[in-house]
Amino acid sequence: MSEDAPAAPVTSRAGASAGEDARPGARLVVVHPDPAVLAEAAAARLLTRILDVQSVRSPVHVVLTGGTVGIRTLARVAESSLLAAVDWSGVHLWWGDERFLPDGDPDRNETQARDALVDALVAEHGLPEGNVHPMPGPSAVGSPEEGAAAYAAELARFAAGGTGDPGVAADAGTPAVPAFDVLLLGMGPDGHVASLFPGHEGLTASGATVGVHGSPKPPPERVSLTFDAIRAAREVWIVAAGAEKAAQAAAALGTTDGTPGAVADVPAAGAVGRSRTLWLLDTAAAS
Ligand SMILES: O=C(O)[C@H](O)[C@@H](O)[C@H](O)[C@H](O)COP(=O)(O)O
Repeated sequence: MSEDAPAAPVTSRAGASAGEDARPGARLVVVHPDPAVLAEAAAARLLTRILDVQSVRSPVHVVLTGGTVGIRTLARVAESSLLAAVDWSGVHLWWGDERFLPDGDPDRNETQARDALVDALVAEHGLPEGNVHPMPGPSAVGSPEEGAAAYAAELARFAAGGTGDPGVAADAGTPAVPAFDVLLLGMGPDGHVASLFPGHEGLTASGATVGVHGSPKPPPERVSLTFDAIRAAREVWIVAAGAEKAAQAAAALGTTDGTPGAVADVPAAGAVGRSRTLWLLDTAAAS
């Protein structure tokens, strides 16, 4: 694909190539020339992935991310003519993390995603509002922990057993979550993904979700999926742009998948999908 040039497949497991899709934990890197092309290509890739999945099963579960590239990707999805090819009534949207702020706050990841894409999908493309699963904030619950518990319960309603999903066998210890088809993550300059920050307790939290306090990225209170929930996804896609991300991207990609010590320093090292892990970078982040 010309959009992928200069694609540089990189994997922590010997022998994998960009075309392989079934090697658990294989991490592949695709480099795009700049953040605009990165967002456009990630949007096209996401729509194509949803269409591919819909040809073999339904519903499709997609996890959205906050952050600059993540929201820019959603805005590019909203502009695509492929929008009309998707059966949005069979798509569920989740979030990987949320800033613990009131409903409608412009800094909520939900608000930004709704503005960029989700509201239009509901209004014009048949996405049922009931298929939109935002993480609760202070408008609904009293603390990040309560929000995390409520979201874990919502995830459990759609867990693999409940949706008859035979494609992905749960490991012992996998929390009750859907087998997410695509889980999007941004990455911070410190290597955080979702709201799992270096050295924070949330890195080792069990269960599907965790309440976060003292986030170095404002606001300090958040709700996040845990690594166990992230790693239940079929595909994890990390989207990152900018030279300030390069060191942590290199550090994460230089580790063996999920090495505990590495995850403590570079949480992105632990973000691995069951079937595939894609790192979608711009040239600066890949430098
Ligand atoms: O709530 C958030 O802020 C996020 O979900 C967070 O994990 C984000 O994705 C990264 O910090 C990357 O954000 P940028 O792309 O803006 O650097």
